[in-house]
Amino acid sequence: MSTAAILTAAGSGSRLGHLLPKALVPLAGVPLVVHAARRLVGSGAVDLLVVTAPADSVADFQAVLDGAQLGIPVSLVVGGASRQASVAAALAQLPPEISVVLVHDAARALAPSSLIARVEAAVRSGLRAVVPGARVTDTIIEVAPAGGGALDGRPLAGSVLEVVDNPDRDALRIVQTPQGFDRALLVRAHAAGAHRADDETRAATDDASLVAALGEAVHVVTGDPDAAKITTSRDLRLAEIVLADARAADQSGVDPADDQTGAHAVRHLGDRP
Ligand SMILES: Nc1ccn([C@@H]2O[C@H](COP(=O)(O)OP(=O)(O)OP(=O)(O)O)[C@@H](O)[C@H]2O)c(=O)n1
Ligand SMILES: C[C@](O)(CO)[C@H](O)COP(=O)(O)O
Repeated sequence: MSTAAILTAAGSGSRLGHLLPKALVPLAGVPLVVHAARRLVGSGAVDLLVVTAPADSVADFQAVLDGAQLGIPVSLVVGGASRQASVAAALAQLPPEISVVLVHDAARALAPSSLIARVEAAVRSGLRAVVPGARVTDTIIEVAPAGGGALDGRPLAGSVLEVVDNPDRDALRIVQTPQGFDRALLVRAHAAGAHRADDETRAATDDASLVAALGEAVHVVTGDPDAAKITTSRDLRLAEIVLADARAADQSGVDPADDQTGAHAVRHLGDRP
């Protein structure tokens, strides 16, 4: 029984606006894809790594991953038109001995090894689909075009919205990666959703929603604020703080979650409702 991690890294990073594909953008001098790969290996839960890369950057990814000397087998797969298509392409390359699959975003480069191990252990315990969920700290509203799009018979500009629901935030979670699956279930979910994969506007935004669409249960383990997705240049600057904070904690031996001084507040604030 072996575990593979599919590390999605084939996106361009248009919202980050860097010259390099997002996964090759350095954070403290190290490409995001290498940060993510090191934490996957550091979890001790991953036997094989499959990285999706943009078609025109495969050689660059190969060089970066070779240089990282990860210590487990690593293969590269050309990504598809959407994240869903990229994961499907990687799934098709897995060897037969793999029974558990973690799907993780290079864009969540600082997701800690402890989170990765937690998700994998939950799948090994018999839960066939597992996602990390982080608590929501803001009040969330559901909106729709105001007045159904018209007021007193006059059409309203599309940007005029009204609140149609105030969901209970205790029942909400932000879905992170890695997401962990029994391999056969994930393959079945991707096969059923394959018709959506090549159209970015219709493709599933994560793998667990494909499993849920089959009517199968998806379980939730506690997420981690450090697993936040790096989407914009501001996220990248915040990730520098998170990384520096984690390194300081490693050196001091103080778990940031136990720190009463406030020095590590950025790590544990996101854990509270
Ligand atoms: N066709 C795609 C699109 C995205 N991804 C990966 O899926 C993860 C989540 O995607 P996102 O953060 O949205 O990255 P990008 O698509 O690169 O960002 P943008 O939408 O800003 O271009 C990323 O690790 C990205 O590399 C992928 O493997 N294949
Ligand atoms: C998979 C994911 O990271 C879970 O939150 C997210 O859905 C990816 O979304 P994106 O639009 O591809 O960034």
